Amino acid sequence: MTRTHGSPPATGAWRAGNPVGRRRWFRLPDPLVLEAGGVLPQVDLAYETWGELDADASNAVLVLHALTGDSHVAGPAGAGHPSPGWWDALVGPGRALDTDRWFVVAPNVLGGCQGSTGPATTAPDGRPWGGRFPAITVRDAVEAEVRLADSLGIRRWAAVLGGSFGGMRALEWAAGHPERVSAALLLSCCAVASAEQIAWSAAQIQAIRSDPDWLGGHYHDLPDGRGPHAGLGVARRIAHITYRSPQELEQRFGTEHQDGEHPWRGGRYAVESYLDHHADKLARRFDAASYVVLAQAMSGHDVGRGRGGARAALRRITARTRVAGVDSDRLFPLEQQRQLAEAIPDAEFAAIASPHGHDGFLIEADQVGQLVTGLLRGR
Ligand SMILES: CC(=O)SCCNC(=O)CCNC(=O)[C@H](O)C(C)(C)COP(=O)(O)OP(=O)(O)OC[C@H]1O[C@@H](n2cnc3c(N)ncnc32)[C@H](O)[C@@H]1OP(=O)(O)O
Ligand SMILES: N[C@@H](CCO)C(=O)O
Repeated sequence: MTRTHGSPPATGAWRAGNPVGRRRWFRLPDPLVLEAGGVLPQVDLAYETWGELDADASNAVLVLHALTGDSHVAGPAGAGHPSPGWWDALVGPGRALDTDRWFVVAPNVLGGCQGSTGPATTAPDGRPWGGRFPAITVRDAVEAEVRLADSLGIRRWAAVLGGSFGGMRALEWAAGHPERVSAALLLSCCAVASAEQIAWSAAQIQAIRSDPDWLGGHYHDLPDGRGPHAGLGVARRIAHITYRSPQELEQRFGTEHQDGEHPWRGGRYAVESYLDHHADKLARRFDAASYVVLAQAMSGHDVGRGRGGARAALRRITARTRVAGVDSDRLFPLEQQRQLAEAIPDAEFAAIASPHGHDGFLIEADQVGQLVTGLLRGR
């Protein structure tokens, strides 16, 4: 199976800050001290930008991706990107994030596998980090993004937007660095990971660790691209079920068999084939160890840690805030976003109507676009 760890080449033509299309890499000037203990001696963040930063750096918008997303928010597939941008409809001239007006910045998260430092990248001893990659938190990821903002000369974001894991980071920006965030759109996220969210992730992590090619996370230099791809596929199957609503799965697939197959004769249900497809797609483009590191970061999400609890942390937010979720989301139920909106001073709440469940924040671009437009209009 061909796989893309997506990291920048450790040697050769690549240099920090070298533009590759619109994608660039930023090397943090100092080691990153981590919340859970430990230090990452060298951190690179891959990021993409659209539009131009204005003279007083007041038009910058930060867009933060979900668990298996990346910096490629907009634009076609190609140049290292397996798919078109995941919010392509939202970014560009005349779109909600109008690039004639806004300077849009999207980093690949710390610990990720699409260009930023993560388990698949090379450690100081010249070998992949693999299973030695330290535990990171949502707060660590944001600290790395703070250094990126500093390097770009952005003292204050006009807006920070994100969904799911990206929403957790947007929230952490707003609560941890209130003086640097003018407006925030928090989509399909929560203040503190719930027991059920942790449980779903635990099952996914266990699926990866049960793969015989996991090897404690030390598989990146195995020959022929071997690795725990089957385990990652099982993790994606579990996750993908939670990303969609039961009603949608019922309506789309019901008890249908996959074309030409019969479950009694070794064949598959259509919904089974659909999950196989998503598992296979992810295993081809994502690194299993990154998945584990990032899923654990999501499970550890607690905006109130060390801040006197979630309510106290949310009261620190000064950004003009909109909180929204998807009405059919069973993973991050709407009630979590309602609670966030109630606890954040003057926050507005909105429900996105969609049959698609959690993935609705990626799919319902028109409704998300209206939320973005409304947020930026109040600038
Ligand atoms: C999209 C990327 O991979 S870019 C990287 C960044 N990505 C992200 O941040 C999000 C990751 N992606 C996702 O979460 C999801 O793929 C979404 C939300 C984008 C997809 O949403 P939707 O557009 O509703 O797609 P849906 O879940 O219906 O899946 C469609 C795919 O299932 C396939 N499919 C549908 N039915 C079946 C079936 N019975 N058997 C096999 N495959 C099936 C379709 O052929 C289609 O394949 P394709 O995506 O390779 O073209
Ligand atoms: N489908 C999204 C959902 C996670 O929130 C992803 O893969 O990142």
